[in-house]
Amino acid sequence: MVALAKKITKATEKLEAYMKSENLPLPSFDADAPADYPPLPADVQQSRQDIIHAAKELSLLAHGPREAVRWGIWEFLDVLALTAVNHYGLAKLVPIDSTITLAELQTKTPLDPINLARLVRLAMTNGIFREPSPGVIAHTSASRVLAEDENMQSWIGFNGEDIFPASAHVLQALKAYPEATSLTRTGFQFAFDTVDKEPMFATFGKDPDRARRMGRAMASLTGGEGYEPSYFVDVEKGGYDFSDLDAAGGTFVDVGGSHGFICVDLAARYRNMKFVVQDLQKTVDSAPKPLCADPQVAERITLMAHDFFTEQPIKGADVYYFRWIIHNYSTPYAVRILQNLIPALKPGARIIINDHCLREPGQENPWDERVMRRMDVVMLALLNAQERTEAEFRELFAAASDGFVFKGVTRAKGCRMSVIEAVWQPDRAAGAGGQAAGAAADNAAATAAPAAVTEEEAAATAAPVAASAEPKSEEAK
Ligand SMILES: C[S@@+](CC[C@H](N)C(=O)[O-])C[C@H]1O[C@@H](n2cnc3c(N)ncnc32)[C@H](O)[C@@H]1O
Repeated sequence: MVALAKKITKATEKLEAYMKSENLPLPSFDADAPADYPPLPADVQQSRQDIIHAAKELSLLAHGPREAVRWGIWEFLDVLALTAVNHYGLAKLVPIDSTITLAELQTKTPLDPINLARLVRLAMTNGIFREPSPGVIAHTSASRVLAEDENMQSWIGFNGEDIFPASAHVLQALKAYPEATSLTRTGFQFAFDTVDKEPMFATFGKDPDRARRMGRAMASLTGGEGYEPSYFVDVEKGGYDFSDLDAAGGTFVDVGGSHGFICVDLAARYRNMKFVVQDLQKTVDSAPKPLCADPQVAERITLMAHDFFTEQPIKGADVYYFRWIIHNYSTPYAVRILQNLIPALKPGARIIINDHCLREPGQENPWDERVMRRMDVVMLALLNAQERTEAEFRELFAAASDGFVFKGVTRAKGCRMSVIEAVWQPDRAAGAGGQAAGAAADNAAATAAPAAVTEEEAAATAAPVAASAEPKSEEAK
């Protein structure tokens, strides 16, 4: 424990020394403290990570195993309190620079005094609000974020009111359908009484407020540390180098690309390449026109409606790119998406997946490991989908067709997302010589048969997703 405490001291001294040397405000619970760290040099960022991890370990040791487990399970009550604070908009009702009594706050909400007080006071144990004198509430730096950051409000709402109930029903779903591949038999459907009726996206498609909340929540997530598009676009940050394709005036297809913000960034950097952004009709219809102000960029990007559960219509492109797509699907669906490319692929075409790629346990820095493992379980709760390891991506491509030659996984430093790449070599596909698609279909029949994707399911998955994607795209503007 002392070793951990020393590690924390050393790392904290380094972090503070850096902040002071740069004249940056020090972290604090005060309402006017900064909500975020600025980008830090790698070694200082490492110190910050060390503090987080060592402090957690020290806390667990100080609790002792039995007490840590006993009370660890109660974290869902913290989620409940935060969800309630967010749901009733309490943070927006507390003045930023002064205080409010609980009695007055109560007059502004439908909550009765007892429930208001107990939920707020539980939230306080996690640094959300403070009570400078009995019955008087003031902001902390965290509650101020809840008051001012709309995407964060959506993030809390989506997590607390959609993912939390879905998670609570995962065991029920697993007991009933242990294979856990169907989009209509997840914890989400058990929570919201839609088992075998519709996938989550269809439910959201019927409820624009809920869809918008999810879209904004995604914007909050992907606007956070480690997910910036620049990690893919900027070669200087370890991004993918498309210089060869640019020189040849190649074509890049962003499948499920929303409103094309990745292509806009790429087209600004590469001035010869052409881009096609594919998404569902509804998303295409809601895209800004033109996609961006620079005509040289906008005129090289075509937005088109395409359902990736049908055959790829852009033949002979150089790259087919999937960002935050494949992790939304269990293997039978993901195999189907890859196979739908095959009739369009020319030899040497690259398939690039931009998703999390799980490393062996303990290989990740502990913060990222926790985020990714949690995300993996979120995918289970909502979609029976999953984050994948390198081996699982390799198997996914192999299940789709032998013609996909797996190239490996790369990841820019500081980024949580990986670039997973395969190249199409039709001569490697079983029954090559114009038979690639057929061979792939046979291959898939063998691998995906146990949990085949029905047309009905695929259709139900597809159409309404656009609604949920729109707000995300709006944020991306
Ligand atoms: C999680 S978002 C990812 C968007 C974008 N690639 C990104 O990186 O932010 C999933 C996207 O897939 C689109 N989508 C869902 N089902 C689809 C389908 N069957 N065909 C085409 N696009 C689909 C959604 O509309 C949405 O834009």
